[in-house]
Amino acid sequence: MHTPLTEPPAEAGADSLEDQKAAITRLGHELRTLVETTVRTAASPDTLHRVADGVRQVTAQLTGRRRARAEIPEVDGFPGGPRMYSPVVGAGSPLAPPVSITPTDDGLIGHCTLGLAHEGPPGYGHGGMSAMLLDELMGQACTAAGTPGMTVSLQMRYHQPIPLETPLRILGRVTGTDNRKVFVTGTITTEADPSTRLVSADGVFIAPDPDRARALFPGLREEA
Ligand SMILES: CCCCCCCCCCCC(=O)SCCNC(=O)CCNC(=O)[C@H](O)C(C)(C)COP(=O)(O)OP(=O)(O)OC[C@H]1O[C@@H](n2cnc3c(N)ncnc32)[C@H](O)[C@@H]1OP(=O)(O)O
Repeated sequence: MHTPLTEPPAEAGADSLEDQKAAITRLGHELRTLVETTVRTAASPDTLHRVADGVRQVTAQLTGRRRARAEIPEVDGFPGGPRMYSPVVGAGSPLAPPVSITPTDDGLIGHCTLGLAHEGPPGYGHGGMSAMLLDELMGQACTAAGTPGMTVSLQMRYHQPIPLETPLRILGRVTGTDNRKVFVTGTITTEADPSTRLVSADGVFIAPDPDRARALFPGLREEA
């Protein structure tokens, strides 16, 4: 890509952060493949034991410093930046579908496909997964609207089961605010039929006051 001469020099460490994100993303992808393969396999007990031994050896290779409980990873921005290990959007999380998010005129739209690892009823998504997808999209819609908040209420409505292995569309939209309260709606549909709601939700999110936010999130950077 052409780099204009006027572009400021990259910040120190930016390249290594990008390398770190790329490696995290790659490992996340491989782990998700392992998780999905694990829940689908009909391998024999001998094979499962052998694989379990191998996985234990692989896990032991992740040595060195471990992230503390409330530490915000260097590769993340919070609130409003990337969350590499989020169980919903994190490219590095084996738990995440992961959801990719783009802004719309009045909210956010998320895209993902659930696998058998996210199954509830046979062939369909777990209801808790739907709540997690909507909670995240609706929470991020608050942040995108300039009022980051935490969920205090999430009213779910399950209209039809969510098919697995089918591209999904998740919408999150702020409908109003009242002081620190933010009112948000969300829906899940398939990409193929965005007019048929499979799951919908209404939520209330609350922006903690700054002192409370600092107490809850000691790793929060001052500029955030
Ligand atoms: C830095 C940003 C990070 C943003 C972080 C973004 C991450 C997104 C992640 C996805 C979303 C999540 O999973 S979030 C994780 C799940 N949620 C949580 O763990 C939240 C747990 N709840 C809490 O910690 C607390 O409730 C807080 C901090 C959110 C708010 O406490 P508070 O600041 O003391 O607020 P409080 O005075 O009680 O209430 C403020 C107003 O809201 C009203 N209110 C309280 N509860 C409700 C309710 N269920 N439904 C309606 N209204 C309610 C009160 O009546 C009051 O109205 P009035 O008297 O003013 O009229």
